[in-house]
Amino acid sequence: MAAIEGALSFSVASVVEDVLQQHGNRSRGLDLDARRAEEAAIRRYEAAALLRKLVGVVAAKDLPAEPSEEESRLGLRSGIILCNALNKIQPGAVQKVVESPRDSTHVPDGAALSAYQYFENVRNFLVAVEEMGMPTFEASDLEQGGKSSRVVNCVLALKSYSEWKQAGGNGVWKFGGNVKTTTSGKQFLRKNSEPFTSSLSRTTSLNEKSQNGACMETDLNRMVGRLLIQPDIQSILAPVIYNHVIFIFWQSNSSLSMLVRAILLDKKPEEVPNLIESVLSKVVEEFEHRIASQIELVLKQTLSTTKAGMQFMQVKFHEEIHNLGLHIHGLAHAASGYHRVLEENRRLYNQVQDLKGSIRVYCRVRPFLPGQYNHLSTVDHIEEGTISISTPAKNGKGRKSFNFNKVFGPSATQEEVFSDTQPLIRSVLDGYNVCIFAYGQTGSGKTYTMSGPKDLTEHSQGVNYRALRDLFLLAEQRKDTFCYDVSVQMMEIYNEQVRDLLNTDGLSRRYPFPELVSDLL
Ligand SMILES: Nc1ncnc2c1ncn2[C@@H]1O[C@H](COP(=O)(O)OP(=O)(O)OP(=O)(O)O)[C@@H](O)[C@H]1O
Repeated sequence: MAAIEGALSFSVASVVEDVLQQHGNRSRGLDLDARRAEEAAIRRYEAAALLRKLVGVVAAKDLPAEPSEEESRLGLRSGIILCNALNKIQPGAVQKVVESPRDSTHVPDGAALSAYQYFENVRNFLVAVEEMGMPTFEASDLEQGGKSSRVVNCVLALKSYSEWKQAGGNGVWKFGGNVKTTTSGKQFLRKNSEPFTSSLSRTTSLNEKSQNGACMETDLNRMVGRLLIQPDIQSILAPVIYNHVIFIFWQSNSSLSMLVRAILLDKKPEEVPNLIESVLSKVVEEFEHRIASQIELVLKQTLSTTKAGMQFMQVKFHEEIHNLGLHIHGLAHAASGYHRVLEENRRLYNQVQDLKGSIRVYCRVRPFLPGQYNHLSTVDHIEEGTISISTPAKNGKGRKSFNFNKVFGPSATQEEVFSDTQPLIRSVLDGYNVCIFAYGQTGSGKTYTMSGPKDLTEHSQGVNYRALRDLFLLAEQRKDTFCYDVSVQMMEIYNEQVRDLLNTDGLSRRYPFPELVSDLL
């Protein structure tokens, strides 16, 4: 919002004034410059005369009767003459005037007072004249390079006011030549603008009418009205002209008024419409140019703000990425620690398996089958790792004991038998080679132990099924860390014949393993 307001930081008045100034400079040249300098000098002398008259020649010793621009500036710079003159016209208008010390040595640049004191006087003077409705100027106009014409304008307005007061003060005084009469209806004419009025009187009826503000305004309206007949200009200028230009030309801006007069000075009446059309089109052009510049400025500001915002976000983004990197690094470190612990654990686990014995032999005693009623068994006694077998001997009954890693009796379940083999399945996935096989005479229960009975249930599944199930379960648990390939072969060696039990040609099959294995996979 502030940026948009900034885009319109110039006024229509300033644009018009600048264009008129340029126009004036272009169209007139040196003759006009000289004439204007002459007119400015006359006005300056007039202002000096008033001030000298009001404060007295002694007090106005710093201000010559016909001062140059520089002498005028130096004489008025301390604000003392201005304040005292104003107080003469309007007693008490400036409450306190900081006077120059009487014994101080005069310095050409009026430096007997401090810059601050000058400023106090000038500021108090400007506040007072503004309250009185006079045209004011900037304190800087009393510095080198300031607009001395504005100071002269102000003083001449004071003169006008003083004369109006001396004439009885009828109506309401208003700077610019207009007096709103309240009783007598007598119009107040601004005598101090004689240099202009005398110049203007040389030309046309327009100039005569210009003695009266209302007539001047009517003339301008008529001229503008003529311009507005043209559709292009109408659409562009109508709002500007009616809302601003008339107001600026006549009501408030005396410097504009002077510029207009200066430009119209040597023009014939028939030249005026073309001149105004040209000036107004320049105004529009200048206005558009300034708006474009301001918009460009706003865009540049917006761009730079956005750029700064983007840079800020980029820095923030980099910070967050950096923090995330640190976090991930920490996690990776923790994970590597975890993997080290896991590896150590695995190593120890397999070491335990080795210590238990890399070759383990278990013994399982099959129960009596249905139909074996005599229940005569050679097994005499079974302990944890020992089985005692009764053997016939010459001197009566004999006994032989055999040691194994573990002995399973007839009542041992499939689950109990597998529990001692189960840790080795984990070792397979840790990269160890493991071989489990069953050995025994026909009908002793090898197939039952390794696979299970014909009518297979989850409870009666043998070592093969349980081992494969564990293998896939562990592989699934480790899938985020390891990827395993599993392949199966199933061979039979019988009567010195080797047969592939997973061969699906149907001829060499002895057991229904292929289906069971494919189910598992
Ligand atoms: N622990 C057990 N509990 C119940 N029945 C069993 C057990 N062990 C074996 N059997 C049964 O004993 C019979 C013979 O077992 P199995 O076929 O497994 O012997 P095998 O050693 O494989 O014989 P072969 O070498 O001739 O193939 C089967 O009917 C089987 O169901």
